[in-house]
This record gives sequence, structure tokens and C-alpha cells, in this order.
Amino acid sequence: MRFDIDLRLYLVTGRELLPPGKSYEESLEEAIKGGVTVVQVREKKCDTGEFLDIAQRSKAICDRHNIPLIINDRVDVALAVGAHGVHLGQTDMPFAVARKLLPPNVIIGISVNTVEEALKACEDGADYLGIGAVYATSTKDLTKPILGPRGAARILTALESKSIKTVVIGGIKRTNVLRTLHGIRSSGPSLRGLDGVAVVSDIVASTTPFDASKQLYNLTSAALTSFSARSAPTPFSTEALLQRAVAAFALIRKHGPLVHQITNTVVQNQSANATLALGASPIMSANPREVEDLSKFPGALLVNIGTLAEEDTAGMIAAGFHANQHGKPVILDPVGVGATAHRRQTCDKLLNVWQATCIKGNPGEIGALYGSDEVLARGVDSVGAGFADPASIVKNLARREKCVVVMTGPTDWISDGFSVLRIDNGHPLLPNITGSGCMVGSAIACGCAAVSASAEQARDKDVEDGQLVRGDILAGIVAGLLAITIASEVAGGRADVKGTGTFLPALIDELANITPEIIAQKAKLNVLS
Ligand SMILES: Cc1ncc(COP(=O)(O)OP(=O)(O)O)c(N)n1
Ligand SMILES: Cc1nc(C(=O)O)sc1CCOP(=O)(O)O
Repeated sequence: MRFDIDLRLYLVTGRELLPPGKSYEESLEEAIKGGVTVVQVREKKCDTGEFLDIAQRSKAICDRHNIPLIINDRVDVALAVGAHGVHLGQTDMPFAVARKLLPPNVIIGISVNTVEEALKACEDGADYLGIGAVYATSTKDLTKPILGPRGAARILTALESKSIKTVVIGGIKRTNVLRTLHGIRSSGPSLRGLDGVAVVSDIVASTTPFDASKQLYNLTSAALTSFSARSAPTPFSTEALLQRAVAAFALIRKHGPLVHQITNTVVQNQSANATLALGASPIMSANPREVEDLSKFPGALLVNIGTLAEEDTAGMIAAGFHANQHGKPVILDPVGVGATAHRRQTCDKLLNVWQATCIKGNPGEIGALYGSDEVLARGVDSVGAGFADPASIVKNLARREKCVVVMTGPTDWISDGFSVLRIDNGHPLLPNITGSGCMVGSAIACGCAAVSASAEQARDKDVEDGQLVRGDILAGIVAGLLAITIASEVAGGRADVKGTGTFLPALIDELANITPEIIAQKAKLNVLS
């Protein structure tokens, strides 16, 4: 029977990173007191005698606090100090040899960077996997590709049927740990997530390792507890969702939340006017120097890659990162992502840094993100008849990206990865004005901003709940979609609207005129599953 270790906060040591004046023992003990649940001694530069000495001193501290100790690379050192386990990389002693040398109760963890390595380690009988590197790190010279949360999630998806424990490593910090845990989950039915995170510099390089590990532990523990308490959401009826969406719409007017929009130069003005008409407050800025401050206001962030200027990308990356950190919903509008390799690479980069709350696109854009060529894009537009099975496309992409996916068109298809819904509101003039899709993105962002601001106002900030965003996000998204599509119907039906030129100002007027009652009355919403 092997040790059953709690992997929630796995400290990997790094003596060379200690801040001046902090001893190794002091730092380790403070980190353990803060919440570290397992310690790995990692020494890459010392000889065997020094390694043994450090391992013995670490073991004494860990024993005092009843925390298991793992030794990096060296089976002999692990045996000599009576460690609870050994961590082996792909080029270290082969698993089978280490297994033979170690007592049966000593655990073996294996580093993996690919699905193949993960499956092989499971077959061999490893006790846990260290998946990495998730992000760039200066703690180690990486020789394998950086996985990003989505690459790590692909490994977890391949482990659907396995019971092996997993942690991730590489660049994990207090600022990104929630986003990491939320993003790295299997796309399969089990939705399995990680068992913990392994951290070096965010704890070891800190002058206050107690605080660092306490925060990391609280965030990780709360997130993992919230995942284990959660199964597939309870199914809901069309009527119930409509009620939620109507309530969410009313919150836009009640809170007037800030909607930070990094959007393209073609539509800035009309997106800002649509946001104001709905009752929210737009701010249009891609400047990396101010996105952190903006992320502190309740509301939402919209990232629209429509005119993708080089200088805007840094702002998009930083804005999403800080929005995740402050619990703000992030809406990605991947305009024209199918049109160029640069747009595809940019979306990949964005989605590997931050976790989107909602991805909204036309069929060409959603197909390009999904990796399907069933519907092709011409520039920013979709071409062809659409997907044969749009419900499966939105549901599968939502599961993969851990967010709500909205695919717009005469019918809007929406999924959170569990339910699929459709909305059949809209007017034929809507797609004929430039930037109508971008305004839909702004309306969705307004709905998300409202439910999030309302939930943030109500929550007890002293209790860590492990959530990345709060509020009834699906209802907020549906509220935004219904508001703009219904407003387009009313505007398009007006006698003074003669074509696209008169339609746009009428649409802005009708966005301002729309009420919860009009939404409840005119919604063509259907929950399909
Ligand atoms: C928990 C955890 N995961 C991965 C590693 C990396 O181990 P390895 O591949 O052996 O590389 P080095 O740490 O030896 O540089 C780890 N140490 N811990
Ligand atoms: C020891 C180690 N192994 C990695 C891997 O990818 O296998 S990354 C890494 C260093 C992690 O340090 P930090 O938390 O400071 O980024």
C-alpha cells in the first residue's frame, strides 16, 4: 500500500531562488505552515553529499509538520533519507528499475509533456504525473514545448479512463492559478481536473513564503472543492432560461456596468453607442499600460480581433490576464480567424494566456477555431450553407475551451458544453451593416458584465470560492443576444427604415427602447437539450 499524498500545493524547492537573508530552512518551514501539502527536493547543481544533507534537513522539517517528502531524480538519496517518493523525468532512471529498487510503499511521480508519455507512465504504474511546462518559466531551461493550459487539458482528456493523479508545473503563480485550474480539465464526460499545482519560484523567491503558499493553497483548494461538488448542471426548460435572461437584462440597466472593449477600428463608435443604448458604460482601450487598472472595475472585457494591429496584441493579452485575475468575464470575438494564419496564431496565444468566458463567432470563425473546414470563411464572412450539425459543433467547442460558445447567424446556436439552445430572432438587415457581429459581441459583453457585477456586489469577499467568474453567465449571454436581435426586428420593421443607412440609427434607438417585458414577449428562444 503506497502513501496517499495530497497534491494540492506541491512545493518544488529551488535554493538558488531564495531572496537575500532568507535561509532554506526558514523558507521551507514558512511555506509548509502556509499550506504546502507535499515537498519535492530538487537540486540540480550540487554533489551527492550536499544533496543528501539538504534532503535530510528537509525531511526533518517535513516530518515535524507531517508533510510527505519527494526526491527529484535520485532514487539513492530517496532511499537514504526514507523519503515518501521519487520524481523522475523522461531521461532519468527508467520507471521499472526505480520501482524494483524502491520499497513498495514509496511513490513514483513521472514528468510528462505529451499524451503518449502520459499513457506510458500510467501503463508503467506511476503514482502521479507532473504535466509541464504549462507556461514559460525562468526557473528551468525547458527542452520540451510549452503546453499552455489547452495542451495540458488535452493530456487530461486522454486520461479520461485512468485514475492516476496529476499536477501541472511551469510558471504557475497566485496570479494565474485559478485560470490554470479552470482551464485544465478534460473535455470528456468525466470533466476530470487536476489534483494540484506544483510551484517553485512563486513560493521560494518570495520574501513572505507563508503568504504566498497560503494564497496558493486557498485558491487551489477552493477551486478543487468547487469542481468536486459540481456535476453536470441540472437541465432547465426554455421558460426557466428565458426568465433568467430577462432578469439578467434588467441588471444591465440596474448596474450600468463598465464594458472594457478592445475592438476594431471599423466599429468602435457604433459598438460604444450600442453599449450605451443598452445601459452599460463602454471604454475602448487597448493600451497595455491601463488594462490592469481597468480590470479592477466590475463589468466585463470584450476582445475583438477585427483589425488586429500588432500594437494591440499586447493589450489583448494583458487585459484578459488581469480580467481572469479579477474574476471578470472575458468575451472573445475571433473576427476573421479563418482568414489568416496570423489570426489563428493570435487566438491560440490569447486562449493559452487567458480563459475565455464566452467565444462568439460566425460559422466560418467557429469552424476555424474548432478545426473544421465544413464551413469556410471569406475574410470576416462565412460562406456556404452552414454546419450539418451546428449543435454538436458549439457543444464540443464549448467543452474543449471550457466556456460558452455562441455561433451567430439567422439562428444563433449557443452551448455551455452541456445544454444547447437556439435563438431565432433577428432581422435580415442586421448582417448587412458592417460590424453587426461586433455589436452582438458588445451586447453579449453587456449581459455578462451585468450578471458578474451583480454577483460581485453580493458576494462575501472574505470567503474564497475558487470561481473564475461569478453570476449567471449563460443568462447574461442570452440576455445580450435577445436584446440586440429583438431590437433589430423592431428597428427593421419601422416605417422610417428604408435600408441599411436608416437601419443603424434605428437599431441604436431600439436598443435603448427595449425593456425586459419586450424581451419576454418577443423572444424566440429554445432550449434543445
Ligand atoms: C511535480 C514535478 N513535475 C515535473 C517535474 C520535472 O521533472 P524532470 O522532468 O525530472 O525535470 P527536472 O526537475 O529534473 O529538471 C518536477 N521536478 N516535478
Ligand atoms: C522543475 C520544473 N519542471 C518543469 C517541467 O516542465 O517539467 S518546469 C519547472 C520549473 C517550474 O518553476 P516555476 O514554478 O518557478 O515556474
